Formats: sequence, C-alpha cells, structure tokens
Amino acid sequence: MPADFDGSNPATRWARFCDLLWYDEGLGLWLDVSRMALNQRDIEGMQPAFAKAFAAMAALESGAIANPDEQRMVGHYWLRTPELAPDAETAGHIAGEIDRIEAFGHQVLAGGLQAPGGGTFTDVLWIGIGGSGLGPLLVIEALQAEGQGLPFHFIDNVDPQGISRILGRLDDRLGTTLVIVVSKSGGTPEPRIAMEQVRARLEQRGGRWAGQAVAVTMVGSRLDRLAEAEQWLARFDMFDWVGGRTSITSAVGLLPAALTGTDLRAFLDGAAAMDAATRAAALTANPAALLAASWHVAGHGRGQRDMVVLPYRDRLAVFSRYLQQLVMESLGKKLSRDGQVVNQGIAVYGNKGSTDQHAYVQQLRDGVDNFFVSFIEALDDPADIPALAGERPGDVLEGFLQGTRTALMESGRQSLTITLRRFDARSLGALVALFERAVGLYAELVNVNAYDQPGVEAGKLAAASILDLQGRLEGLLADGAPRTLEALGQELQTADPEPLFWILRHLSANDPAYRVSGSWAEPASLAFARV
Ligand SMILES: O=P(O)(O)OC[C@H]1O[C@](O)(CO)[C@@H](O)[C@@H]1O
Repeated sequence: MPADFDGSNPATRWARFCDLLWYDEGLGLWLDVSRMALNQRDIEGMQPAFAKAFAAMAALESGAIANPDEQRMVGHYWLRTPELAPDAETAGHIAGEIDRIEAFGHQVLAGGLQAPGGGTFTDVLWIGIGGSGLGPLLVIEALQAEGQGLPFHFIDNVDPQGISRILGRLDDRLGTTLVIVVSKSGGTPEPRIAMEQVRARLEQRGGRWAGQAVAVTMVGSRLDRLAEAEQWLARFDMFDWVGGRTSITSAVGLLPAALTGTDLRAFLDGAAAMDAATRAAALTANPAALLAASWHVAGHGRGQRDMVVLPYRDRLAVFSRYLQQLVMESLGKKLSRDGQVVNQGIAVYGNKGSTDQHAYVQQLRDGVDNFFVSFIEALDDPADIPALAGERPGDVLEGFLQGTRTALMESGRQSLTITLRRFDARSLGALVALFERAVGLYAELVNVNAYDQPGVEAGKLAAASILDLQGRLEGLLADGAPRTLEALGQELQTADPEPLFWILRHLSANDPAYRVSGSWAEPASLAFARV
C-alpha cells in the first residue's frame, strides 16, 4: 500500500516510489507516479469507476459504437493487432495495407518507382493538418536516421508565407518530389487549398502531378475520388473507424516510416505490446490507468492542472504538440455523454528538457501551482558522444532531470516520469499507445466522448461564413464607389461591421486597387473603394 504523497520524508518517499513504480521488462519502460497526489484512498475510491472504464475499453476494442455522435466504431487498436478487428475482412484489409505501405516504401527508396520525368524521387512533401500532419511529423522527427531515406517537408497550414517557403525550398526539385496529400475526410479546406498551390507550382516547373501524387484518405472521399479519377501514383486507406489524432499507426504514420527506412513493424509491435499491457484490469497493474488516475486526482477530475510535457530527448520535442491534439481534442468537451454541461479537458504544453529549465520552469517551481509535469527520458546515450573533461552530456542531462524533479517536489509541485530503456521505433510505438489508452480511460472517468470534435465545427462554419461575406463584399465594391463600413453593413444586411473591417484591412494590405480614406485608428471614419 503506497504511503500518502508527501515530499518531505525521504523514507516515505522511497517506500512510495517502490510501491507505485510500474515496470515492464519486454517494453523496457518504467512509469513512476509517486510524485503525483495519488493516494491509497484515491486508488480504492476509483476502483468502481475504473472497473467500468476497463469494461468500456474492452467493448470499444471489440467493435462497439464508441463514438455515438458520429455512429462510428473506434478501432485504432486493431491497426497494430489486426486479428482483434471485428471481422476477418477488416483484419485482412489492415494487414494488406501495412504490406502495401512497406512495399511502396521499398520501391520508392530502391528506385523501382521513379519520378515521371525519370530519376529517383529526391524529396517528400507531406500535406495534411491536425492528426494528418502531427503524427507524421513526430515519426520523422523522432525516428528518421540522419541521411536515411527521403528528406521530408511539411505543409500543415494554409499560411501563404509557409507554403511559399516550402515551395521555394523545393523549387527545382519539385519534379522529383513525391507529394503525399493526407486528409481522412478528404474535404478539409486547408490541405485542399495547399494541394492546389503545390500542384500549380509543380506543373509550372514541368512536374507531372498524377505521377507524383499520393492520397491517404477514406475510400470514397472527395480526395479519394479525385485521386482515382486522375490515377495518382498511389492511394492508401484511412479507415472510417480511425480518428485523425489516433491515426499514427495507420498509413498516416507508417508511410513516413516506410519512406525513411524506419522499422515500421517495430513501431507497430511496440504499440501492440503496450496495448496488451494496458488491458490489465487492475488500476495499479495498468500504466495507462495509473496515468489517468494521476491526472484525475491532480486536476480534481476537472482539468484544474495542466499537463506540462518535458521529454529529455531532442527528438521528442514535437511530442508535446502531438499530445496536445490527442489529449485536448479528445477530452476538451462542453457536454458529457449524458448531455450535461461539463466543460472538461486538460491543457497540454511543453517542449523539452533541460532546455525549458532555462525558460518557463522558473514559473513551474515558484509560480502558480496549476500543472503537473510529465517527464520522459530514455537511458540509451549514443556512443559517439564521450565524456570530455569529465563531463558526459548524457549524465548531465539525467542530472538536470532529477534536479528539476526534486526542485519541483520541494515546492510541492506534482510530476510523473516515464523512462524508456532505449529510444527507438518500438518504444515510440509504446509511448503513443500508452497515452492513447490513458486518454480513453480518463474520458470514461469524466464521462465524455473522446472520439468526436464538435467544437472544431463551430470555427469551420464561422470561417465559411466569413469567406462568403468577403465574396459578397468584393462584389459590392466592384462598382468603384467608396463606402463606409456602416454603409457596407447596411447594403450587405449585416448588423456587425467588425468582420467587414477585418476583411477590408486584409484585402487592402494585399491589393493596391483598394483605396482607403479615414483613420485606421478610428474604424468608423474609414471608407473603402476598389478602383
Ligand atoms: O484528416 P482530415 O479529415 O483533413 O482532418 C484533419 C484534422 O481536422 C480535425 O478533423 C479537426 O477539424 C482533426 O480531428 C483532424 O485530425
């Protein structure tokens, strides 16, 4: 039985550490939650809720409609253990896609599949947003060995400057760039618009789009239909029952692995092994349950403490962004599954240690106590970085981690630590699967649907109505007559002149045909004309 959380007594601390430490030899992974406020009373009190959560996860894995809003099954666990899928056809399809991805990677890297103008592909340009961009970025940043496979470039936004920068970087290599367009729904505006920009530039530079383009999307989506009609180089399936934020073990994460010569089977194997470990139906024997319980106690089941992710490994710097989507899009919900307003969620941020010690860790130690830290470390230091003048970088890094952990404890701040024996494709798969399951369990504890994202729709709809308003506004100003915002509002029958101000400020910054009179500091004085 673990002693209660109390940083002041080394003997109690040690006993608590030993009692709560979770370790799995096969996974080579330790989880220490002894410095979270998770006490025996909490563990006992949460047993019934966890019994229900474990049952819900078992039902989800066996194909229940776990996402009722979208009437969808939730099957990311099947991606690494296809035989778990509810029917043999689905299992065969998953396994077949993995084989195809692997073969495609080999063909591209070995030059069996060439750019349309001849020669091997030189680069990959990946276009996708949210889960269609973050998982691949994590795979590349975390796992691509220096100089191995193709260099990757990402467009994960519709920022024209960002698109311009990437196109400028690729420029004369556009004809030998493999362009992978990723959108589960196949209709998300940002990647679609970015794709059109890339396509236009690539064709200007003599490339042949269909021979260089690959689609990753749901069968039958708008993107899939386009890729099929134009006979793109390849199409890979993004299954209906996999959400963007849990798609890293689908083609979304496997294709980047295949195109960089990374061991995608090891990645899947690590995730499968962690899935097996996190099926344990006992709170203290299950690392994902230990995480979920610790988060719950720390934030009083209301998300009142933020999750600060501090990996002590540069290659994992992007992991906090990855977790940000996984945790916040899954748990950040207004309504419970019973329709009650709950405004749930856990805020996630972070970068990497020890770098952040010289940035925001000051506040963590001394400022507002509204967080818990998730330290992540790997024990394997590369052999080519030796001790110099008695200083070995790996030892210093470990010392800084322990130092920060201690300093936080001394000021009563909570932290947990995940330690990987080795950092590789297998352990990254395990790490991802650990958090996926913890998020699923936590969602059960707070009774929210972890698999929908209704809040995102509000912003998408509002953006669409702004673009519609802009179209009507431009139509009105085409006659060349100057108008104030108030007059424009009246003619366009909108009671709110503010969006008109924003649209015209942007238009006039980019199009010299727009003439502006009045003062920008006094929006009501402004008049606009298109001459
Ligand atoms: O892959 P898609 O369908 O383009 O969606 C991209 C992202 O947009 C969201 O649907 C939110 O709008 C995320 O859940 C998803 O990862």
